[in-house]
Amino acid sequence: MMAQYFSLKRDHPDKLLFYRMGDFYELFYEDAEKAARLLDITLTTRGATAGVPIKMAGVPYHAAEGYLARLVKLGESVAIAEQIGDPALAKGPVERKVVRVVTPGTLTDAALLDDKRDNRVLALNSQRGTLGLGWISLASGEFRLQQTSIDELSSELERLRPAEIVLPDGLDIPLLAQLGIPSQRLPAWQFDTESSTATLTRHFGTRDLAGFGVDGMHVAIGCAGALLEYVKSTQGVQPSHIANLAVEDARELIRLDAATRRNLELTETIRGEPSPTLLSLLDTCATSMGSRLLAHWLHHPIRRHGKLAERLSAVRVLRDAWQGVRDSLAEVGDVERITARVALRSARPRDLAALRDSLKALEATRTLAEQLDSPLLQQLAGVLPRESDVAALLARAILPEPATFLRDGGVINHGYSPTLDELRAIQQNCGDFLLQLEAREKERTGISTLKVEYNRVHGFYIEVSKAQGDKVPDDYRRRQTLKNAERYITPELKEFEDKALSANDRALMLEKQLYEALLDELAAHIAELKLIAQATATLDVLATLAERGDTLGYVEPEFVPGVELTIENGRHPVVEAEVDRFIANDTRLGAERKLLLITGPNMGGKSTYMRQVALITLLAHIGSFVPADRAVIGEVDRIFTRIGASDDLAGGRSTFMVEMTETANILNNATEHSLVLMDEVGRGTSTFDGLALAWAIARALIDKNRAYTLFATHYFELTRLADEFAQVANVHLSAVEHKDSIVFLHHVEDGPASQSYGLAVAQLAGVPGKVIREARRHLAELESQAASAHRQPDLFAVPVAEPAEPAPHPAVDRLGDLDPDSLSPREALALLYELKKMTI
Ligand SMILES: Nc1ncnc2c1ncn2[C@@H]1O[C@H](COP(=O)(O)OP(=O)(O)OP(=O)(O)O)[C@@H](O)[C@H]1O
Repeated sequence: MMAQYFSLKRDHPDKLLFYRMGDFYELFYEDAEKAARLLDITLTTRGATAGVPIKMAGVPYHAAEGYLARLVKLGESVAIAEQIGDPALAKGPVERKVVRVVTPGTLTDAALLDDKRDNRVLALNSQRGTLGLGWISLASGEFRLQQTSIDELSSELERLRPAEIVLPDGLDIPLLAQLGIPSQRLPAWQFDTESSTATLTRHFGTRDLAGFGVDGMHVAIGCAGALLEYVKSTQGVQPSHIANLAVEDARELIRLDAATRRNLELTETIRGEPSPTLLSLLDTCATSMGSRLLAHWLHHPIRRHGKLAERLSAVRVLRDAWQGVRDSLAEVGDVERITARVALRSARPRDLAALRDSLKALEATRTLAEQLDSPLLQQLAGVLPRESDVAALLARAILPEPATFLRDGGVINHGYSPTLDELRAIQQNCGDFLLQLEAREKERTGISTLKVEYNRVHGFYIEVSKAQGDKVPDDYRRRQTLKNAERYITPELKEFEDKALSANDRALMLEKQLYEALLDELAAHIAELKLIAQATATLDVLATLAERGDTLGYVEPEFVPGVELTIENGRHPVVEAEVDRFIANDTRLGAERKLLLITGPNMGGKSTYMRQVALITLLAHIGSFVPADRAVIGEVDRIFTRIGASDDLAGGRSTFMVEMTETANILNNATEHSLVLMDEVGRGTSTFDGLALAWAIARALIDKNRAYTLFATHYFELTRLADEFAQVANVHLSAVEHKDSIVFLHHVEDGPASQSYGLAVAQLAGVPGKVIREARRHLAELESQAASAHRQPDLFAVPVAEPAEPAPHPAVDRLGDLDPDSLSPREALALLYELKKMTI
């Protein structure tokens, strides 16, 4: 047996091997130690090899799902080896085979998946600065690829949030190690474009990939092929529901970089919690398919106004009809994931019952949606089932409430198979027969307490109490002795038992066959079921947006061509839900007014104001109504944020370094259609450095990028930019100082803030009075010195000229100082590293 174990383990060295033995999955050696540690199960030993006891740990097979879920959550992959031979016929150990590999990214079992989140496995590769990506969501059948620049990696990971990453041996991407996403290395040749093309064409049954629009995407095709092979190798069956490969067209979407996705707290707070976020506020979806699609939409705002108009008109119509639509959707299960399990032949009886009930419920949804006057809703209604053949088939085939597991029987409906009905009738008649037998035997023996019963271990028996033992007739054979009773069998009962048990076994076997045949029949409907699932999810999200818009008092945004962003009485959707009274604020940006310099006290609401503008813009671009009285929005291509600095300690970057990296990204990529939020750039370094940088960055945004910019700052000197540039406007968050305290009004007003309230805010925060008094004294001194000296270093007093000659790079200085002859080889190598570092 151990030889068999080793041969299976050899093919899965980096996975835990669940080795089926009777009612348990056993793990051996290091696997056993690891599982014992991770799952807190007992580590024992069994037998020995070469005199050393074999470490072993096991989990009962009926509870395996829970253990698998925990292991996968911890990033482990598990290979499951089942007994496939018949133990009665086997000479040596019964034959076993790895039937499935469970990995974090290829889960499909309902029990192991988060029903509100897509579970994706992502393959990536990088060649000469080109990033290839391919991803599959096995639980839905989505299969996409994309090719872009390696600089987009962190944004793409933040957007796709894969549960597992597959990449070629030898590719070194430090970011992945920091993120801690479980990853799987495959031989690099699997990412080869040619062999991948062959894999893909074989799977899709096409001659080439021409129909998929993937021309020239060599790196991404390599990823897609490698990924498909990997996914297949984990499943043990053909994932026939992966029926299409689509290129994600980034030009259709508003691009959000990784920092923006995090800063705007779309689906996760900055601390990594699920609430309060934009998703947690909006997600009142009736189905988990809807919840997942809504999360997807929030990360994929679309640019095309035409498509947005379709969604918005559907939401508008649904404002009066969401209740009915959502009530009907409440009856609908996770059709998308059930369909995937049908395709992978792992659908459970209750999955099929849920599919049947869902399709039935969707007939009512269709009727409702058909009556709604919106082209998009009409189109969705057209996809929903009218009189579903699949529902009818399932209604005939599956019992109204089937058993959880097929192995227990009680799954196939009455009337579906005459043979099954007959076998069941035999079992049914058992009850009558046993009652008759009991009555007859009582009379024959005169034992009034005699009972005829059944248990799984001993089968049928007649139980007689010890006290009555002397009345037992000769033809009774003892089966089992208990403390106060004896159990017997008679020839008649034995004959009956054989018949009943064989009927039961045959019925179970037949149910299994019928179930498999039913899955075959359903396989023909997978494409149709996937479309139904998508339409249901879309309808659910649209109805949810209508409900949210209605409940939360949102208004329909208007889209216009060109450059404009006008918001009247805008609100921050999430903060609004958290505070007692939210102060709404206006925003006006356009070709003539492109940068708002926002000043005001700490805690005054600057960050909230900036984020609300971004969130309103984003909501409008998913087709949602927005928290404002009016919103007119022009063309937007990207949203950038540089908000709140966080140390990227794991990445070895200081707060200031993170800040400048993000700023560089903005300056290099923002266009006149980009929305840029800049919160206190420059505060991470010395005052003058910071001020100088902030000033130069603001100028570049106005002059070069010409992006829609909200620029919050504490540097009052910057407010003078408005004198220099007509496109700059000053606004401030108002506050009033009352005695020694400060009251924030959170209201945005024109003009710069009249003063800084730093000391008042510090006092509010509980900084000791003595410190505040000292700070006040020192401030007064500084101010009077500045006033008398008349020589306050003023960045704007002198026209800033380009430096005549760029200062030499520090690496050049370092080289100049160096005497090569005095260096040891080791020092020379260290210096080389140092120089390299200086150039990064
Ligand atoms: N418009 C508003 N209406 C009501 N409350 C608000 C509003 N804006 C902000 N607040 C409240 O004020 C708090 C502070 O806001 P915010 O973080 O935006 O201030 P800030 O000016 O960016 O501060 P800092 O400069 O310290 O980062 C928020 O958590 C919120 O509770």
